[in-house]
Amino acid sequence: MSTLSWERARALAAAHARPPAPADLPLAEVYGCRLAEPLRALVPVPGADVSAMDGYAVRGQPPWRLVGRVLAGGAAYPSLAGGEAVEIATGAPVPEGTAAVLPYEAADADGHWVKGPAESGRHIRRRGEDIPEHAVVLGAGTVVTPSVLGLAAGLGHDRLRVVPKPAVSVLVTGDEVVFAGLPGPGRVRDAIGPMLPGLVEWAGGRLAGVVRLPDGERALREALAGQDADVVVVCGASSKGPADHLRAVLRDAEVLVDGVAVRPGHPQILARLASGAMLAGLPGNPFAALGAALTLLVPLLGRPYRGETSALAGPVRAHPRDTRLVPVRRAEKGAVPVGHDRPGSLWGAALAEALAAVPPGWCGGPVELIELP
Ligand SMILES: Nc1nc2c(c(=O)[nH]1)N[C@H]1C(S)=C(S)[C@@H](COP(=O)(O)OP(=O)(O)OC[C@H]3O[C@@H](n4cnc5c(N)ncnc54)[C@H](O)[C@@H]3O)O[C@H]1N2
Ligand code: MOO
Repeated sequence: MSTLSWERARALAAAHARPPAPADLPLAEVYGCRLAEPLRALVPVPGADVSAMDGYAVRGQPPWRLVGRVLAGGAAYPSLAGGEAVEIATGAPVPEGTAAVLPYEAADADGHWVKGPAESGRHIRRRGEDIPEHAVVLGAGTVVTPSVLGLAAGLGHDRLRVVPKPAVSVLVTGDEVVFAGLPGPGRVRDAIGPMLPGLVEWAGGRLAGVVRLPDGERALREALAGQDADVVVVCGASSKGPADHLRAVLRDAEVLVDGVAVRPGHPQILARLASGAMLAGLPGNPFAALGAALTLLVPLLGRPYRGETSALAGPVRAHPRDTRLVPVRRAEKGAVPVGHDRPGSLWGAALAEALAAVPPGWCGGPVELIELP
């Protein structure tokens, strides 16, 4: 299979984004998902005629005789006769017959009698006045934001029918990779595993787990067979060295991308496994892994690209055949390269706001800026 252009590889990954089937999930698990059906009000808001102020519910003409007290969540006071008042808390149901609520600030009260200017209907929130029962409040496809979660809970929902985020499993390979502390001689600290959870969430996925693997075809094959995620990410093992076993393990898979004309990150792989799950193989060099993740994994998880373009303000060496991903910061005169962009180091990416995608042979003009998580 020949090396694909960076644009083609990215478009192919986007075309293989497969949102999981809709599911009913608890509110605590649906933040960031899309609603699979319209959201309806199971109850009206407010649920009854309630007081909008702390004060006195009154009926008839002042002075009113104080006959009781009603708190939100406490026992309701059944009904008021003309000339009566009850002390009432915000949110408590008003007794039947209440004409108005007189806030404490406007009331002249001595513990037995209440006087003050009560305007008919004032400070009473009527049942269903904010949201009528059965109202459709949001359409299918709405992204579940914190406000949507609060709204849904207020309307009586414990679960929502949503399009779940694709589950992503990460396999980090390499005998030389260590996962804590200082790497000793011949060792390297894992810099990709810690980068992926945030990137996966940002792209629209849900991290299902990170598995650490030694080099070896068998270990990789067994680990892959044990995954039931929608998307599996394999870090390292994507090149052609003696310890790079990913290709051998993908013999039964449909390999869609094997190598992309991009620097860094050219040894990247996209495949559909026999199980139907998608696999993204990222190179072991950390900045190359980030470039590959932005090319294949992010579109695969459904995050659309914004298509922002910018002039480049600073020296950039285009590659004759490959797209070059250059860490940049935005400035008035254009995107300024921040340097420190070797494939083995995330320094430049950590300083940057975006990656400029500099096309092969580029010799001026605006370039696309790829968002960084
Ligand atoms: N003969 C060829 N050799 C290489 C090619 C090539 O085209 N032909 N491409 C080079 C490029 S470019 C890259 S990038 C790497 C990709 O290699 P792999 O994906 O097989 O990864 P490894 O060989 O395991 O590791 C490469 C490099 O990255 C370090 N590494 C690995 N995992 C991690 C990790 N989780 N965190 C931090 N660093 C990691 C590893 O120690 C190596 O230094 O292949 C080139 N070779
Ligand atoms: O392109 Mo490799 O992907 O240089 O590090």
